[in-house]
Amino acid sequence: MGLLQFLKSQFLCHLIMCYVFLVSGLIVNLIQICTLPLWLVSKQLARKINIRLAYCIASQMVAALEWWSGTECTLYTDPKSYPLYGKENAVVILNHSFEIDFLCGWTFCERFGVLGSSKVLAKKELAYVPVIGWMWYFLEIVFCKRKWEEDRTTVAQSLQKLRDYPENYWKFLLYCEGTRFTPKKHQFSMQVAESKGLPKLKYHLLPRTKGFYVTVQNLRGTAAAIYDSTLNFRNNEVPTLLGILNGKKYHADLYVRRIPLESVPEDEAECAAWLHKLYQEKDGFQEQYAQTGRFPGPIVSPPRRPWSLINWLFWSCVVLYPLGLLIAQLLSSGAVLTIAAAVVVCSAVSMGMRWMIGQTEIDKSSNYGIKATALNNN
Ligand SMILES: CC/C=C\C/C=C\C/C=C\C/C=C\C/C=C\C/C=C\CCC(=O)SCCNC(=O)CCNC(=O)[C@H](O)C(C)(C)COP(=O)(O)OP(=O)(O)OC[C@H]1O[C@@H](n2cnc3c(N)ncnc32)[C@H](O)[C@@H]1OP(=O)(O)O
Ligand SMILES: CCCCCCCCCCCCCCCC(=O)OC[C@@H](O)COP(=O)(O)O
Repeated sequence: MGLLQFLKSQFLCHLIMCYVFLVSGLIVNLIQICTLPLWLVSKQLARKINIRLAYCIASQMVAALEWWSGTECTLYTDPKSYPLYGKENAVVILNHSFEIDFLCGWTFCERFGVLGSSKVLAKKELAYVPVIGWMWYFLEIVFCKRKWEEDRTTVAQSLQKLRDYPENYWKFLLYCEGTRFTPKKHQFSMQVAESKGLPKLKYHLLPRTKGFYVTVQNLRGTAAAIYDSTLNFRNNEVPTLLGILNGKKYHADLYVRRIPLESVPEDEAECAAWLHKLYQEKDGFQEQYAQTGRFPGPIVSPPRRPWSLINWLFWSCVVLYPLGLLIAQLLSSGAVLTIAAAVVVCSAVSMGMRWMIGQTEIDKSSNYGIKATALNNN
């Protein structure tokens, strides 16, 4: 292990990175709150400012992936579609099997210049995660409770609001599986597939079709295309956010197919059947990846950009300088009680950050997709 790799694996480095993320994130959240009155005067200006503020937070995690861990991201796609990425609004459909799949999604958004404005249909619980969840509130992220009776109106209303979103084309990410892949959830969801007479999937959970239908219906005329995206990692790696913090390098492969939105049927049942067929195709792509180690189509990889790193260095300077002064003052004062209080604050911060990282861990995944089916079966 080289010196750099050794340093990257040290807890102190992780503590510093988490401190920078947390403190700069809270500063950004505070500035976001200050933009509230602006929404009354100029909604579009408030949105533009919030896009850039969100970039300050999200790009730190992207920098950790691209620059700290050196993870490589390869894109397989049709070269004719490639020039359109980042230049049109699109609904992205992604498999939900990896703890850092959202981060790889963010990385591609960063490379196409739409990170700050990227959107997602997220479970409501994530709205309460400090920094990220609070930032999402100002980005008009669409939240769902995964209870259709409650979501049917709120999701549609939130999507309608996105129709006049200004510049900086957005990508709206939809994990149609609704939850992360686990063998148990897969088993349950395949029982549902069987009961509906649908072919079984090997690498995906059965997609939930209602959110997809409502998204397509509400974004017709605003989003130009569906980006059907299938993600996997080389050498059967199981990537984690802690691995990224430890400086572990992964290699992500993403296969993107651009499908014009008009080709999605308008009728609800046909739209659901279309999505099921799409997932059967995605399953085929994963099978090909398992067999050959690659997705179909040529590789057209966008390079990483320096902005995420520059942003990270900027915020590090902003928040580490006062911390350095404070620590120096504390040590020189020699006040045992104050030093003890600082140690307690540090421990609380690291526990808080560990909880946030825990949100990405599949081991701590919700029961969604197990409970509902179990109840249906009773
Ligand atoms: C060029 C660039 C390309 C690519 C870049 C890639 C990506 C980047 C883009 C953007 C990045 C932006 C942000 C990313 C950052 C962070 C994101 C991180 C995480 C957030 C993600 C989440 O939170 S995922 C969880 C929330 N999202 C969803 O759930 C979406 C999918 N769900 C739905 O659509 C649902 O329909 C619903 C939520 C709207 C409602 O759910 P509900 O459960 O109430 O109803 P359903 O109708 O879905 O369910 C009932 C029907 O389902 C059947 N059933 C029952 N059990 C199961 C089961 N186990 N599996 C499958 N189906 C089941 C049941 O029988 C019912 O069937 P019906 O026939 O009656 O419909
Ligand atoms: C510089 C880096 C510093 C590290 C900072 C760590 C901050 C952690 C931010 C937490 C972001 C949370 C995003 C989690 C996304 C996610 O993957 O959610 C899961 C849901 O889809 C499905 O949930 P489930 O039903 O439980 O599978």
